[in-house]
Order: sequence, then C-alpha cells, then structure tokens
Amino acid sequence: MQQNAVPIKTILFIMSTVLILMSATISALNNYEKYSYETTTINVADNWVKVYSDSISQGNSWSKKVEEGASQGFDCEIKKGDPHPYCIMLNWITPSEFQGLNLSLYKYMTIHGTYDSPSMNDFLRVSLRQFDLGYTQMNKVHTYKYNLIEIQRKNFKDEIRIDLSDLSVPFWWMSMMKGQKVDSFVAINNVPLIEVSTGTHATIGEHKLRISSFDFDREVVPITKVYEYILLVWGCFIFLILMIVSIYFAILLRTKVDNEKNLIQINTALSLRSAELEIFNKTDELTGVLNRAGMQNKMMDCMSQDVLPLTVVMVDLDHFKKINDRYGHQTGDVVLANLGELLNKFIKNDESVSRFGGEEFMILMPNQTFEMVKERIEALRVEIETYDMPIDKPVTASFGVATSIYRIEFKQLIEKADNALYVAKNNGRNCIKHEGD
Ligand SMILES: Nc1nc2c(ncn2[C@@H]2O[C@H](COP(=O)(O)OP(=O)(O)OP(=O)(O)O)[C@@H](O)[C@H]2O)c(=O)[nH]1
Repeated sequence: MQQNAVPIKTILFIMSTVLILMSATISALNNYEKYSYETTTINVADNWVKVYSDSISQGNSWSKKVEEGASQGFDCEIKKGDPHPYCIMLNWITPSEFQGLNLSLYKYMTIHGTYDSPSMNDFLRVSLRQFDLGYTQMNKVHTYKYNLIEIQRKNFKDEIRIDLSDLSVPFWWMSMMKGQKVDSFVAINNVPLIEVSTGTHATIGEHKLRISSFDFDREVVPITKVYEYILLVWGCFIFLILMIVSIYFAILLRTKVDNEKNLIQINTALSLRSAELEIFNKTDELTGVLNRAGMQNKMMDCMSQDVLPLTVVMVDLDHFKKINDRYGHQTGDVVLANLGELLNKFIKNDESVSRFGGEEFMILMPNQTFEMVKERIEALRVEIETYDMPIDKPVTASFGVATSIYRIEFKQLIEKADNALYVAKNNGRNCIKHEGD
C-alpha cells in the first residue's frame, strides 16, 4: 500500500456518509409536502348552509338545498332571465361573523365533493369572504370582501386543490363597493363564510353541487427552513471531512518526519558501525597497527597514484623467541603491543605501518627517500631500545630499508627491504641497513 494513500476505511466512511446524506436530502425534499403541512378540516355538515339563485333578484333560475350523507349542496337549474344567471351555496363556517377563521397562514385549500353541469367547460366560483368592520355592513353579504378564484369543472373530480396565493379580489366587487374604504388586496384573516357558486356564463341547464368538506393546509416548516437545515447538515459534513482530511495529513506528515529522523539516526549508526568495522577489519588486534589487508590497500593507493619516490622499512624485533621463551608468551605480546604503539606514533601524514607477520613490521613512507627519513628511523631505533619494556633487558629491533625512485613491483621493493633486514641481522642486529649497503 502506498504510504500517503488515504486509508480505504476512511474512503468507505466518507462515501457511505455521502450516500446517506444524499438519500436523506432527496427524501426530505420528496416528503416535505406530506409531513410539513398541518391540515384544518371544515365539515360542511357542521356549517350553516344556505342555497339560493338569481331568482331572488330578477332571474328565473331555480335552486334547492340538498343534503346527502355528509355532503350538502344544491340542485340548480340555470335559466335565462338574469344577465348573469347563477346558483349559490353559502357556508357559514363560524358561529359568529365577527370571529371568522384566520386563514392567512394557510397555503392550500382542498374542496372535497362533486360538481355536475351541462358543459365540461363550466366554471365554479369559490370565494373566501372576509368580514371587515372597515367596510362590511351587518346582514349585507355582498359587503363581505370577495377573495375569489374560478375553477374549471373538468378539474373538479371528487376533490380539487386550490393554491390560496391564486385568490384575487374581483374588479366588479370593488366597483360595487365604490365609496367604501376597500382595497384590492386579498384579505383572509377573518373569514366566516365560504361561498361556492356557479361560474360566470354558467351553461343553461341542470347544475348539481355536493361538498362534504374544506381542508386548509398550513406550512408547519417552511421550505426555506428545510433548505437551511439541508445546507447546515451538508456544511457540517463538509467541515467534518475537511477536519478528518487535515488531521490525517497532519499525522501523515508527522509520521513521515519521524520516519525520516529515524532513518537518519539508523543511517548514522550504520555508517559509524561500518567505519568501526572497516577499521577493525584492517587493524591488527594485538598491536593496533594495520594488518596485511590494511597495508594492501595503502600499497594499492600508492600504485594507482604512481607515488614516487617510495620507501619501505621492515622492522624486526631481535631475538624475540628468547623473550618469549624467557618471559613467557604473554610478556612477548606486551612487547609487541608496545612496539605497535611506538610505530603508530612514529608515522605521520600519509605514512602507514602494518604488522607483516609475527614480530616483523612494515612501514610505508610515500614521497620520501631513505636520505629523507634516515634520521627519523634512527631515532625510532633508539626509542625502541630505550623504551620501558616489561623485561629487565633492553628490547632492540633491526631495520631493513628499500627505496624505489622508479616504478617497480611492490613485491620487489619488499624483497629488497627484507634483504636489507637480513643484512642488518647478520651485522649484529639493532641497526639500520639500506638496500645495497
Ligand atoms: N608472544 C608472541 N610471540 C610471537 C607472535 N608471533 C610470532 N611470535 C614468536 O616470534 C618468534 C620469532 O622467532 P624467530 O623467527 O626465530 O626470530 P627471533 O627469535 O626474533 O630471532 P631474530 O629475528 O633472528 O632476531 C617465534 O618464537 C614466534 O613464536 C605473537 O603474536 N606473540
């Protein structure tokens, strides 16, 4: 798995939350109408219902109030006579006209009932009649403000739903009320009366109206509130996601920094350890000078860089076998270790020293001739002789030196130094011999 990839669990959590929120949002919007409206029902059977027709003025239409079960209405015959023949059903929905219903908070009205007429193109007039002491006169129904809507008969099948914002105050009522303080604004905050009548230009013939109830729907939770809640929930969710993502990346960053720190520490420790190991691998444990492998590297370096002149010094303890025999092998080891220390102190710059075998050591002195190092070697010889060794006799060493001015094989140079050492041994030891001496 990629280290900076968002964990699959987090992705699943976010995706399932998005799905849940989406279905909740869709369901809230779909079911909004069902659950966010409160319905007030007015049963016509509880009302005082009055029916009449244009015959009360100059018309010939005829009407009769009809009660059928829970429904009431009229049987009416529209006849020619009045310029606008009509039949009317008045529903007094409150006992007192001073205390009409306040319908101003309601959004819809549903009429349950039926309407039959000679033509499907007939209309039905529905008016919520407002009682207002400013212009309404007692017992004069025509002074109740008409908040009117005309509905088509073909749309009225068992019930019809009316949007109350479609109500309007008709011009003819305003003209009729001329001289009174009336305005053309819909007012339904004190409605004692619902009037249902045949529409303008009702078709001549039989009209039958039956109404069982009026439902008024009021918005409990306005749709704007629903949008606000949805936005709030989505906002919180997006905020939560941003929080999770930022916390996740902060942790990731910290882990990465910690890992990098750990890695640096491990690398440093490993480098130190490998440096230690390298030194350990190339160092003679007893004497602390280079071992053969260590010296091999130095010689290779000189070869590859064509270092010239180059002096090789072979140092060999004199009569070391006797020291071992007389003082013991352990004391012999201490003598060897002391010599190693002296030799390590002796070398400088790019010089190096190694244990060549047993009690024999080799010093490599690049860019120097015998003449240049002669005095230093002599000083070393004296230092060994005078060094405070753990035996009661001075320890001495013989030196064989060889220098190459021209490029020759290392093997040859060492042989030459070894030959010189042999000469030194044969010359009574504790002395320095150069090749050719
Ligand atoms: N204590 C000790 N002795 C060693 C070690 N390596 C080699 N020797 C001894 O060094 C001695 C070398 O003896 P020889 O080769 O005869 O040389 P020498 O006695 O020094 O005589 P010359 O070189 O001729 O002066 C042997 O007795 C080896 O056992 C070591 O690591 N520790």
